[in-house]
Amino acid sequence: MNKWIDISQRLDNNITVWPGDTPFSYRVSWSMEESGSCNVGEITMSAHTGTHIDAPYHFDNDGKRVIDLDINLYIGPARVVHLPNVAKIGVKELNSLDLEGVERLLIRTDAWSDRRAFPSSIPPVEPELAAYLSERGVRLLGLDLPSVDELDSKELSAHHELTRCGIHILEGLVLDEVEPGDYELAALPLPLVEADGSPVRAVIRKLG
Ligand SMILES: Nc1ccccc1C(=O)C[C@H](N)C(=O)O
Ligand SMILES: [Zn+2]
Ligand SMILES: [Zn+2]
Repeated sequence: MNKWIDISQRLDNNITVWPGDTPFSYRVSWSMEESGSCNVGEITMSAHTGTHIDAPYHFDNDGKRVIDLDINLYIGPARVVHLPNVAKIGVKELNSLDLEGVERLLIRTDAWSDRRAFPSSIPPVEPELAAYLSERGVRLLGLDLPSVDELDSKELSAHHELTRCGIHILEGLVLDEVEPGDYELAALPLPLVEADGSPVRAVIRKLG
């Protein structure tokens, strides 16, 4: 049996966050000495830090919250494809690949090369790609980028169009060492009742 590979960003107090968003912090708020029995930690973070999923409520006030999302989306077979040096992620970039029957598609772009800094620009997903992917059966799209839209986008057209086509979003993956191919994926969100997003521990294992 192949080993599970971690494709998540490590959550430490230096992790890069979206400009202006809540910094990540973990601290022991109740120490062994104070409590008399154990260290008790406190985590403060944005729901969109590191490797995470977006719930539609993130960009639509009437959209689904994390708890409403089907967990079956986030666990199961996944295809990893490599698109290095692309300016955008559209039908043209993907049409040489056979994606028929792929339910979970993970795209390695390598475009966020220095994860210690927030990227200045990223290849955005073209909204037209959403219908193309959904026709082939894709229901989850994961990327090694902090967003599926241009970083300064206010419309978030790719987020909206993916959601309209029934495709869920996984962002901030670490795919630097991952070869294209077929894997099993597990990237389950926490059972956050109200949240617009959730950190995930994303792992993959080569099939076969
Ligand atoms: N944290 C933010 C703060 C302000 C504005 C956008 C974001 C985002 O996170 C957007 C990104 N597309 C995301 O879903 O992670
Ligand atoms: Zn997000
Ligand atoms: Zn997003």
